[in-house]
Amino acid sequence: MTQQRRGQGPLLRFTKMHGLGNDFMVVDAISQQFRLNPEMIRELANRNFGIGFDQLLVVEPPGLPDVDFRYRIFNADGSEVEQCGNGARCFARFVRDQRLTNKRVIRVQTAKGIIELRISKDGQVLVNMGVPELNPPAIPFAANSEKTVYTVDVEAQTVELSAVSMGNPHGVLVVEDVDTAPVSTLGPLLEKHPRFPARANIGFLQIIDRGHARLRVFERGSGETLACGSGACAAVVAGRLRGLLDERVTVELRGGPLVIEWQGEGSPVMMEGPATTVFDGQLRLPGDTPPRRRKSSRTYKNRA
Ligand SMILES: N[C@@H](CCC[C@H](N)C(=O)O)C(=O)O
Repeated sequence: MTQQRRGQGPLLRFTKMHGLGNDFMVVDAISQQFRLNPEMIRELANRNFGIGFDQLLVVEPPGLPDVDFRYRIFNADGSEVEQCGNGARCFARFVRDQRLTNKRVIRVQTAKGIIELRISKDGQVLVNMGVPELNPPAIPFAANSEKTVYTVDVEAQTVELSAVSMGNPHGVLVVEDVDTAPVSTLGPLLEKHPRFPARANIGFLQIIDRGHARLRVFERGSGETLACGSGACAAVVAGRLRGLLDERVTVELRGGPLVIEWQGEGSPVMMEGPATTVFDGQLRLPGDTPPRRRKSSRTYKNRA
């Protein structure tokens, strides 16, 4: 990895946050101007040479009426994505703590639509994650017709998985025990499987009883994380469609529990959980020489 020269560019204020150990660098792009490209994001995400995070969250002014903010999400590999459940809760807490709003119900524009965040008095955040998408081309997932369970050939084996979009693509496998599930081997193979043309987050779901489950997620663009909010929503949708779970489920992730509620097809998925601030910081970005343009690299520039 090439390390960028530091100490010449503008100072960037950021906040380090996490939702059940899924950690974020959160940046206010309303009151400061900066440029980040995928290579810089990868460097900042690096846990040894950078700040270290699973996702970068960027808070922008809204581009639509009746919306409070625009929310952009970048994985540790620099790719921009559509949805992040744990990030949405941290986003809500960040805009309140930074006094960017005093509302308790916040409407946020994401790359896949509008989500609503509700901050309760005890600091928990309730997120309306929207209606899950099960139609294969919209996920996107390659299949001739919509099914609850698909068989997928991966190397020498065949696995069964459900495919769900929560704004971002998920594959969900039901396993006996998450502790012994092949997360680190099957996870990366399925993340990049040709049947998921936009790659996917891969969840390994263990059913404890109809109201309790355990989950580990190998995230697209970040690897296994301690928790994945959209993954927990997708897992409950998959578990409900397979007739294994009730409407309200506590999902135990490696970093702690989330409560997920889904009334069934056509209804939005509700997610409730904590959002934690770790520290505020500032760093000097590399000098103002614009990053070398590469064919595949997109430059992030805020619109403020
Ligand atoms: N950690 C997130 C999901 C972040 C995006 C994901 N890796 C993707 O590429 O879709 C969550 O809490 O939902």
